[in-house]
Amino acid sequence: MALWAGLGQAATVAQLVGVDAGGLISLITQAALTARQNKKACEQLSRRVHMIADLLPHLQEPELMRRPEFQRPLAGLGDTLREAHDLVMVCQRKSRFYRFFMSGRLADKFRDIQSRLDSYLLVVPFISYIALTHNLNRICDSLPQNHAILPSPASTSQSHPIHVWEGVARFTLAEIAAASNSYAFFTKVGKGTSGTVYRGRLRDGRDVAIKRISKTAQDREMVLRTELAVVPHPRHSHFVRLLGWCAEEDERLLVTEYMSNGSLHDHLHGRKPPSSPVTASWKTRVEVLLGASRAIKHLHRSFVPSVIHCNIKSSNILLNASWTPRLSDLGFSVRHETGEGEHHYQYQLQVVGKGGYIDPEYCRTGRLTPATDVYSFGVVMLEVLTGRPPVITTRGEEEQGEVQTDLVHFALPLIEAGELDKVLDGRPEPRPTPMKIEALQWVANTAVVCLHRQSILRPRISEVVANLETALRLATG
Ligand SMILES: Nc1ncnc2c1ncn2[C@@H]1O[C@H](COP(=O)(O)OP(=O)(O)OP(=O)(O)O)[C@@H](O)[C@H]1O
Repeated sequence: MALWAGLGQAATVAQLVGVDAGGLISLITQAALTARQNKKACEQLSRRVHMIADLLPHLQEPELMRRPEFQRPLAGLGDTLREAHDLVMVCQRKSRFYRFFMSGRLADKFRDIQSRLDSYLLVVPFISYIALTHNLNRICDSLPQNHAILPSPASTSQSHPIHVWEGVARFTLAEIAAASNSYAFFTKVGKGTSGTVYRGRLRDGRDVAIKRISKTAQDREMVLRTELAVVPHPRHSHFVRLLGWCAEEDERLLVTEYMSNGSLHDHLHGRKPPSSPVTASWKTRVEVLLGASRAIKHLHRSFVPSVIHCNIKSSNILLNASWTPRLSDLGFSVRHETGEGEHHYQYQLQVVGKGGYIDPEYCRTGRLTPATDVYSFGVVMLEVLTGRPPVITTRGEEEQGEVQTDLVHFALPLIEAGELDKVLDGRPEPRPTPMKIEALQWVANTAVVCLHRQSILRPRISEVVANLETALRLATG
């Protein structure tokens, strides 16, 4: 029985609970099977004990489990398990005396132990969630800035032919060099994990962004191939259009339309002037969210199998000259394998996304679903509402140095407590009208459900789009 074996090895669980939980749970289950009295109550008890057994292996972080705040809620679990065991053992007896004198007392005892087990059932996932968050923060802290660990398709072989879509041109290295002044420093517009982006001009006069995929980037072939494989419908207005590519010598380059107004990230947290409509207007902010959510919906709903973007963040929501938002960076996206015959690509998954945006359930289970994008988009919604980055850095007490807090942990409890006003960004309008407040409340409520830690309880992206449409109507009114 793998479960019991796993628990047997869990020294930290045994230390925590003060008994050999695995052994005791096993005994309770066996005794419940052979109980002669109160058979039904014994089975119920055994079911609860089983559920606890399923949860305990999640509490195996020795460093965390030594802390009193983790130990306190579990105090007494060992005793409760022992009592549960004694109780089912009593039910092995079958005497008339026992039936006559004990049945009332036993019923009370069953109720008492079951309610105690229920309280542990509530508390164990909560502790495991805190432990997970702690671990995630540690992982994110240890990643280099702007680092994303990426999924890699099984077919990254260079011999695999690249399918080229109509309207996506193959450029020569000479054409790219001419367009970007040979990657002159003054044409550089940004840098990400996978490469550097330059501004260029094609011979026909079109302004373009040229992404030079770094020679040291992990999976550089994959980034190129995925961008070329997942081409959204050219008429879909909420994607940065891919215009071409180049794979010559040891260079791998992507050419996209140039977005002259930078990224949502720039306007919320960075270099853009406060007069930008994204910084200054709630309506524009909601429009940007709506446009981005429609792009995600296109990936989730219009492709078969659907596409998961895997890198939703405010720096991948770009703005063109007329402030229309466009989603970029499809190089890390994956096909959602939903069933037999539906997968066109087989991916070996590693952690995707970036600190502060990563779906905790994905981190824990490794399962990628469209809800992974929904979670990251929930973080973007919080950024838009609060004007704060996904990881907030503050100066702590003297000896503490800098302290980092996840935006989700900072903003979510206040929003859930009905105190949205305490977290709203003060830059757009110091005193929003009641209609605007209502609009922002729609956005905030939508963010809350998108950030549910269980992916199954998050909305689909189409529901997010519908809510943002309502929010925009209110913000416009
Ligand atoms: N088409 C474009 N037009 C204008 N600027 C762009 C364009 N594409 C990217 N940029 C700028 O270049 C920066 C780097 O983009 P890139 O996609 O390489 O990395 P990123 O999305 O910021 O991070 P990562 O690749 O690590 O997820 C962006 O933040 C953006 O400011």
